[in-house]
Amino acid sequence: MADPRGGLRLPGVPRAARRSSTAAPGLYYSGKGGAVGGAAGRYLLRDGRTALRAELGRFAMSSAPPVFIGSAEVERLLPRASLLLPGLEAALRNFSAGAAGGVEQPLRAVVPVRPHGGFLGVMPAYSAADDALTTKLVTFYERRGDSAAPSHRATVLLFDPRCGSLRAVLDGSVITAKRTAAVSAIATKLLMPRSAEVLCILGAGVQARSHYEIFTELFPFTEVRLWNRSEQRAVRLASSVGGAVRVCGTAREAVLGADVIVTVTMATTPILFGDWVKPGAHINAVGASRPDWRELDDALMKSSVLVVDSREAALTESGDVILSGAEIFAELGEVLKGTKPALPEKTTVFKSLGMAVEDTVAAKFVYDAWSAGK
Ligand SMILES: NC(=O)C1=CN([C@@H]2O[C@H](COP(=O)(O)OP(=O)(O)OC[C@H]3O[C@@H](n4cnc5c(N)ncnc54)[C@H](O)[C@@H]3O)[C@@H](O)[C@H]2O)C=CC1
Ligand SMILES: O=C([O-])C1=[NH+]CCC1
Repeated sequence: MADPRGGLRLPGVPRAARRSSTAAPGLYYSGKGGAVGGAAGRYLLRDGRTALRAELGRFAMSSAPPVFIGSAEVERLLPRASLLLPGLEAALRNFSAGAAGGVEQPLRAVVPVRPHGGFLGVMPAYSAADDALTTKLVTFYERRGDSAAPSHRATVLLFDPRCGSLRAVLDGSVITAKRTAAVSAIATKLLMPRSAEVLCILGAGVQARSHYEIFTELFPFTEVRLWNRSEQRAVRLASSVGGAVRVCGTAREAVLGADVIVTVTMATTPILFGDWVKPGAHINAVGASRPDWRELDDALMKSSVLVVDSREAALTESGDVILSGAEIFAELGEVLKGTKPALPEKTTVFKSLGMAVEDTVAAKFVYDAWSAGK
């Protein structure tokens, strides 16, 4: 039910109870703070906080309805991707630590929707360090009936890890955009050349924007170049970001001499070639998440130090890795832990496929901020 204050009106918990992760029946709250009162308020006065907590705790473990946190609210609670950096760094380390790291994350299941050129990905994860349990459902479509429609749509379900009840349904598109860019920024911090001045982004969609935002927030690039298959879209993005961006007519022009390159396209054949890349540059290869899709050519894959988010995923899902036969040097978590060196003086490729635990960290961040009434 729509709430005039902008959230969803659901039978659930008072604000005070939400702060302590508990809930009471028969009350209403808005998507953003909002109403407190009704029976629980009276109950609190009559029987005190301890009794309320015990009662609400029992209810929360059983039947409290989930809260819905939409994209505008996620954006408000997670205004900058950089807020995720500490949580994501820890999660990447824990993932690469194996069983000791406490991350349970099976390979994502991807269901092709062949007649429509689409895919549905199911991405569950539990992080013991965060005590958070989520699954993301993400669709991505090569062909779009309506070309203005987003190619990716996602929803994250967040569960109470103590009993498995569903606590929240969150918009996953903003989460996906921000956590992906934040992970690329982590890789870049470790792998880029010592003095990196020129940033090049190939692609001009959702990920291009989120990467532009965090990269220009964190790193002192003196020049940002942008190329997109359709130049019009690149011009639109460049004029909307509020900083100086040079739109290039060809990918080659954008890449020549760049220190850091981000590939964020829906390409299925290479758009970035080893011949063009400055020795020592760092590349974040974010697109091409199917075993027969490419963004980078064989020459670049084979001549670079290859770091991946997950070895298992890279060897199953990444056309750039599988079809080039390039050897994987490390997982990003291993570089973060220091069990593998970063080698910033070499040409490096970070092949990102996206991991469920990244969504877990981001969804918990958003849910905790919401619960705290921020
Ligand atoms: N590694 C990760 O964690 C994640 C990776 N992705 C991937 O990142 C890429 C970008 O995603 P979004 O920005 O959300 O998509 P988007 O649809 O918003 O933007 C895609 C861009 O690629 C361009 N493009 C489309 N087809 C192309 C082609 N054949 N050759 C060259 N350019 C082409 C479009 O003009 C557009 O500018 C996709 O491949 C997506 O699957 C997305 C989310 C997470
Ligand atoms: O991690 C993710 O959400 C995705 N990776 C590729 C498509 C969506």
